[in-house]
Amino acid sequence: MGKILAIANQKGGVGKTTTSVSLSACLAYIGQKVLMVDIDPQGNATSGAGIDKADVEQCIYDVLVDDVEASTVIMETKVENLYAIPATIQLAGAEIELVPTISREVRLKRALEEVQSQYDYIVIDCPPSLGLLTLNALTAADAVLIPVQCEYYALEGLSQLLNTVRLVQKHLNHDLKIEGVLLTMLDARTNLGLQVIEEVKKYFQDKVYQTIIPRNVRLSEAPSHGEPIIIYDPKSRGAEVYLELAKEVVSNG
Ligand SMILES: Nc1ncnc2c1ncn2[C@@H]1O[C@H](COP(=O)(O)OP(=O)(O)OP(=O)(O)O)[C@@H](O)[C@H]1O
Ligand SMILES: [Mg+2]
Repeated sequence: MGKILAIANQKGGVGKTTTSVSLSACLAYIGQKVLMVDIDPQGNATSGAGIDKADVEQCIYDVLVDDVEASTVIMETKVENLYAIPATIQLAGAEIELVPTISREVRLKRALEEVQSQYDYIVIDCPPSLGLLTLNALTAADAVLIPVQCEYYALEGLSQLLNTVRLVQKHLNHDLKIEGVLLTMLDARTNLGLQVIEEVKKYFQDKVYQTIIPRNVRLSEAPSHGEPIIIYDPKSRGAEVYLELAKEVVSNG
């Protein structure tokens, strides 16, 4: 059974999508079969994986709201072994449309159960909120990976996220684990970045990944070329560190 990882943090711009796309592609690169699921109406992970939204006929919206089978919306990507369920702006309506429906928090879980055995990893890119879409991801997931940006106020909002994780554990998904906290966008030239690392490690201890993602301009360029970093510039520092992270994720089991 594939392991389902939700990449979540309700704070915007902390590196969720960059991590979802880069980690998924690097896991695929080292031989894992990966399904990346975009549940953010912004659809950034979809385009980051090289999928042109104009080519998307059905997306995760149809799965969540209209009970379309997940297997029929899965698309291939440029990366061997990497498949994706895309999101388009249509998904923006789901948060409200799902409210009056039965089992509204378990829709993604049910949909993924049908394809889970065909993949080694399923990586879900969450939107920057703790709404129904993120709840669906946390309910479907075996574990949550929390990207934390190495900047001032890094820990702000994390208690709210951890509280949501606890509520999901209590009511919707007893087995949900915190896979790890990933420090992102480190500028090692500043003391601030190093202070944040200390602070986050003090708080999360051994839950913090050894791999720390530095700021790397190639990582910020890759999405506009529709290529995950491992294809866009495999020799870049960005590709190296996400490859390290992929190996760390696999070795953590
Ligand atoms: N390690 C990095 N080095 C340089 N730029 C980065 C890095 N990680 C992310 N970025 C850039 O920072 C911005 C925010 O990253 P990203 O989109 O991954 O965050 P997010 O948490 O998914 O945002 P949102 O909350 O809007 O979904 C993007 O422009 C991205 O290209
Ligand atoms: Mg994002």
